[in-house]
Amino acid sequence: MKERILIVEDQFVEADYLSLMLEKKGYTVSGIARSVPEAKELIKEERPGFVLLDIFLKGKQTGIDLARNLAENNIPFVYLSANSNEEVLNAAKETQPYGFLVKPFRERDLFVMLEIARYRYEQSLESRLRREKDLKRKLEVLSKEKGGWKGKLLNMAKVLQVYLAFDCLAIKLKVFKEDSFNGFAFLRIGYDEYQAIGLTELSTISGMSPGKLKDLLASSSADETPGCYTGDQFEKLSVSHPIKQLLAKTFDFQSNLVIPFESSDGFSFSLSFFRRVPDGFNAEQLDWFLHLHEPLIGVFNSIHEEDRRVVLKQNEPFIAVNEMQHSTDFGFDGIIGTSPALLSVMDLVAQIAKQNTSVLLLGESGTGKERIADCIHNSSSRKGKPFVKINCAALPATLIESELFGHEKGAFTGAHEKRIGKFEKADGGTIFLDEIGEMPLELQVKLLRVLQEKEIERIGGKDTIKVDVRIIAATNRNLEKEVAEGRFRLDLYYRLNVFPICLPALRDRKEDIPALCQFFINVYSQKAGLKVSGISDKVLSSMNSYDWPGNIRELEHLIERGVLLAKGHIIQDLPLPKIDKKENGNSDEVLRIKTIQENERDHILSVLRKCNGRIWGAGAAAEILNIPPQTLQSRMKKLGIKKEYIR
Ligand SMILES: Nc1ncnc2c1ncn2[C@@H]1O[C@H](COP(=O)(O)OP(=O)(O)OP(=O)(O)O)[C@@H](O)[C@H]1O
Repeated sequence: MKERILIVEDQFVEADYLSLMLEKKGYTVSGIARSVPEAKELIKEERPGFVLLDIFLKGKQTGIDLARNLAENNIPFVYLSANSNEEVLNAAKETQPYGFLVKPFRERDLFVMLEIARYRYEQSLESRLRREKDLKRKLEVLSKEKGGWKGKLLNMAKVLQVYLAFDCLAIKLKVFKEDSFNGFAFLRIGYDEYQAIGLTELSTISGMSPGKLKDLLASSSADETPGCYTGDQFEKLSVSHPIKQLLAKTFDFQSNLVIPFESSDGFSFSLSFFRRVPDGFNAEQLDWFLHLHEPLIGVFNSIHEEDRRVVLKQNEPFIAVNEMQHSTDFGFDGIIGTSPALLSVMDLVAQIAKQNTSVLLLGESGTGKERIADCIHNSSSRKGKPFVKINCAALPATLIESELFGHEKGAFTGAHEKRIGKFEKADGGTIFLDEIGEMPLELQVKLLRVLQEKEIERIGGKDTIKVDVRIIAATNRNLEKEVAEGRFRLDLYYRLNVFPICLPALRDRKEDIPALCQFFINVYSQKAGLKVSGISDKVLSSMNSYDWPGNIRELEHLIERGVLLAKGHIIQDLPLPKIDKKENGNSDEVLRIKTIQENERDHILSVLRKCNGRIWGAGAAAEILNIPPQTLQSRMKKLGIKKEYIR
């Protein structure tokens, strides 16, 4: 059955035309509203299944204001808007619409968009229910587990992390009504690692004496009502809550989600989640957590009363970091870093890996998209089945179709044999479509069909072939811009964008640079049989002020070179590519990075210098570069490297 649709549009002609189009296709139009108050009235009278929402309306309030209300009421909506300025479009995007139609649009665009919006809505509902059931089950298992309260609460934090990303979970407890609350926190320090923050730790980290901290705790009101505090609201809350203010200042927290619980015997506790971003939580998450009342109380009730009393007596740190378990069933091997930006990515991967949903990986070149695609496949039930990668940018447009879907013998000139395409090869497993933004428009339609109908057709073939393939796509392009400029199909974009994961640029997670350096030093020094084991502080600090346009790949190559050229155990010198800061018309900084050839020339020259110009033999340049000596000689000729430059 088709949904009842509410049209919120202030232009009479457009609204009537829309209504006609929808009814012709069998939809029921539940009403037309010209302003936000009118829309709210109509929604109250009869809840629509979908809302088509213009941004600029009659009156002061805009469609974006109404969207927030719709999201809270879980009513899906699609924006209809003429091109607006970027600020408005960004604000609209933040309300997480199920679709966006740019006016003027064709009838066909409207219905495709409605289909996609419905699909996305169903997916999100289904996944919400599935996730809720999943979490309830895990919490129930946890409450039945034997063992002390330490492990139990830590495991609870780990279980919750997958469903609600947080940087810190503060837990407050009291056994009887007349007791005062006692609290501690789990601070996240790695994907699966937490540091327990008790009174002593907080005192050490914040520099405040334990006595003063106790006073602060006593003067802070208990979290008695559930709430979601973001941005300014969090700042206001902190003012009346000195202990939160201290936590915020010490750990840079900027948002807070609070859920208090009380069990019938007077035992009460509250969970207070913190994040380092101002918009870390939303009302939907709060609502979701309130559904988990029972199983969460179950976990706390399963802590023995004796144990509860022990908990409350603690003033000392009661969980030593080295007691923590580091178990994870996720294949994050070789993914280095513990920055909050990377941990958020890992959380999303952990959430989605086990589902069959398509994933869209976004991020600059070299940020690790392919690595993350590997992790998703290896942590899914498709592990052990084929994982087929295809780079859409590396193939000529004429070949991609046959690469993806295969061809029959004689399908075109040169098709001497039947060929199985990548989709068929990936049956039962995962296909990774790298650089999806480069896919030619005409092929995008075919890809959409595979996604919708889960079947392919070989070129020149008559039959359709069913395939069961999970799709992971990646791009370093701004797909929305590609859509706006007509190079990428809107319907395919919405179909792929069901679960986007955005990989942070290295410049936005510089705290991971030391660990990444160490990791690559170990890899390359082992590979080259060298004893390089570290990097000097001076080099690290110059790396910190560099912008890393090539991200982790660039860092990896630099370290490889640094290891080969190191004069001792420590890399003391690592010239970073020169970046000329020039003024352009907009006074933006323009980066000039060395070309690949310039880098290659530098690299070969420095290896040759290290070997005193020796090309042949053990420990000579060709061996270090891992290429045949003849190839090295021809590269030197091509790059204009002469013997006299070497010494
Ligand atoms: N977190 C990480 N820890 C360690 N190595 C990483 C990490 N992320 C990426 N790498 C390494 O950095 C290099 C680049 O990663 P990858 O090829 O996955 O990037 P990409 O985003 O897919 O790049 P492109 O868009 O150019 O295809 C690879 O050698 C990869 O192994």
